[in-house]
Amino acid sequence: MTSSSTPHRTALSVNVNKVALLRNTRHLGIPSVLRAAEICLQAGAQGITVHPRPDERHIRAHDVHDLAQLLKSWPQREYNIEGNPSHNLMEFIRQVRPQQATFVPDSEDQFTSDHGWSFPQDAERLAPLIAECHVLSVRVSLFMDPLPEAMAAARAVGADRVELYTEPYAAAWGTPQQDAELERYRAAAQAALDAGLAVNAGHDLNQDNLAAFVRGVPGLQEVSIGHALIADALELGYHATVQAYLACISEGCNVHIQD
Ligand SMILES: CC(=O)[C@@H](O)[C@H](O)COP(=O)(O)O
Ligand SMILES: NCC(=O)COP(=O)(O)O
Repeated sequence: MTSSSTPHRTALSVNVNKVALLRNTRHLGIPSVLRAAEICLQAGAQGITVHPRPDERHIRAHDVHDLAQLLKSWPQREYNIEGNPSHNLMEFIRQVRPQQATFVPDSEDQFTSDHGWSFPQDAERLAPLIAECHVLSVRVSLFMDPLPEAMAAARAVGADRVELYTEPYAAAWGTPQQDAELERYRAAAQAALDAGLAVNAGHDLNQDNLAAFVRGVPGLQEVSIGHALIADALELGYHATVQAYLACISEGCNVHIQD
């Protein structure tokens, strides 16, 4: 098949939620969220992601501000703060002004993120919040299911990017549905690009399924990875683990250009 695409490097943003989750089980301050972020940045991660949920089960308000301070020493790296803009997210955005805000339609007590925004139902309340982020010079990414037909609406409310919710892809990995599921994400990403959106992705990505996703999804700007990466780091250490994930991205990005 003749294909050509300009190889570009998909950025890795490490989500440190699960470091905070472990830290919160004692009043000792270890493992340090800041130390985890610093080692991941030193290892080459292009950004740090947090999802400060209203119940503070893992990332707490002080973590958000402490990481903002740390990232001032890493001007080329990005800070991505996730959350529901109808809950506590916007106050963090106003105070911290990260490079990116990822809007996620989670309820306050949700076990984990498990779906994207719905259009047209969510459009009216998202548009002014996206506009406010833009006034604050904060890029907005909308957490979305891989639905090509939803991408134009995401762009119409002002989003800069979408983050494709990748749990269904991860769940299909290693099953007969693997290729068909990847095709769903390819089509959704292409529709997002056609609508003028950039494409992020995340949730349950890991060392097994990452390279194929990067290779198969066009124009992937960023993957945010936390749970599996931090689990791997318990065995390999943060530095080696980040480098292993960067290697998976490189493997996926080495697309072959055929004229
Ligand atoms: C939006 C998303 O898929 C994840 O970034 C989210 O942060 C996971 O939240 P938990 O770490 O609380 O499961
Ligand atoms: N947006 C996805 C993210 O930040 C991390 O998700 P996961 O790797 O913890 O599932």
